[in-house]
Amino acid sequence: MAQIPPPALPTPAPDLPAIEVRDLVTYYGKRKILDGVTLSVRTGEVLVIMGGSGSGKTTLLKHLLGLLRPAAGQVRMLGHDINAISARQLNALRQRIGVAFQSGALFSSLSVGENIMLPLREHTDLAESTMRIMARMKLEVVDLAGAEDLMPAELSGGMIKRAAFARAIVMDPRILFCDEPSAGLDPVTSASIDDLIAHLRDATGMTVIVVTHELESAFKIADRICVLDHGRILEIDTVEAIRRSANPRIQDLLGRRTERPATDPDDYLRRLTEGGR
Ligand SMILES: Nc1ncnc2c1ncn2[C@@H]1O[C@H](COP(=O)(O)OP(=O)(O)OP(=O)(O)O)[C@@H](O)[C@H]1O
Repeated sequence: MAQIPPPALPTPAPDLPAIEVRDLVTYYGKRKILDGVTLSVRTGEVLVIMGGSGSGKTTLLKHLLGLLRPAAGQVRMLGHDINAISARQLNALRQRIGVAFQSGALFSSLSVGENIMLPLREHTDLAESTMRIMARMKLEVVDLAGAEDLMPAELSGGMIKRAAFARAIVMDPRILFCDEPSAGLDPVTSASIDDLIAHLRDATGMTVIVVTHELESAFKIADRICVLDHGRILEIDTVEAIRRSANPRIQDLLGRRTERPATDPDDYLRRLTEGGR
C-alpha cells in the first residue's frame, strides 16, 4: 500500500518539546497583543490555553501555526524555527500538524468522505482507493463509521465537529490544534468531544493544543493549562495546580460562570423546556 511521503524535514529527537515559544512579542498596529510569551509544549501532552476575551489566545494560536510573524521572539515547532525556515519547509512542517477549527469548516458541496480526503489530495499522490480507506479509518476513530457518503447538511453539530477532527488527523499529524472544540454544542455532545480529544491523544500519542473558554472541558482534558492575561502568561501548570492557584487573576477566571451549562442531561433538558437559564 502506498505511504504518505515523508516531509522534506529531518525528524527531531523524540524528547524535544513539540513546540517552544520564547519571548514572543506581537503587535496589531501600535498595540502590543502578546508581551513576551514563553512556553514549552511537551510531546504527547494536552495543553489547554485559557484566558479572558481579548487576552491573546487566538493570536498565540496563529503564531503557533505560523500564520503571523512575531515582532520579536521565536516559535520552534518539532525542532524548527518556523519563522526561519523556507516556505517549502514550512509547508512540509504544516503537513505534520492538524487543525480542527471552531466551526468545523466542512465544505458543504463535498461529501463527508471527500472533505476528509482533501488534505490527502493536496499533499499526497495516494491512489483513490487508498485515500478512501484512510478516510473510512479516520471516520471510525472519531465514531462516525459509515458517514462518508453523507453531506455536511445531513450532520448534527457534534457530527460536524467529529468529521472535522477526522479531517484534521487524516495525515496522522504529530500536533493537533483545536480552537474552541465544543463551542456551540449542547453539554452532552460537548462532553463527548472532550472524550474524543482524550481518546485521540491516548490512541496516537499526538500532542494536542486546545484553545477554550470552557473551564469544565479544560479541567477534564488538560494535562496542563496555560492561562493568558493581557498578552502574558499568568501561569502554566497542571490542572490541580491551576485550581489551587493563589493568583487573584486566575481565581477570577475560575470564579466566572462557564459558558457551558451543567452537564446533567436532565437538568439541561429541564432548563431548555422552561425556557430560562
Ligand atoms: N486582526 C486584528 N487587528 C487588530 N486587532 C486585533 C486583531 N485580531 C485581534 N485583535 C485584538 O487583539 C486582542 C487579542 O485578540 P485575540 O483574538 O488573540 O484574543 P482571544 O483571547 O482569542 O479573545 P476571544 O476569547 O474573545 O476570542 C484583542 O483585543 C483583539 O481585539
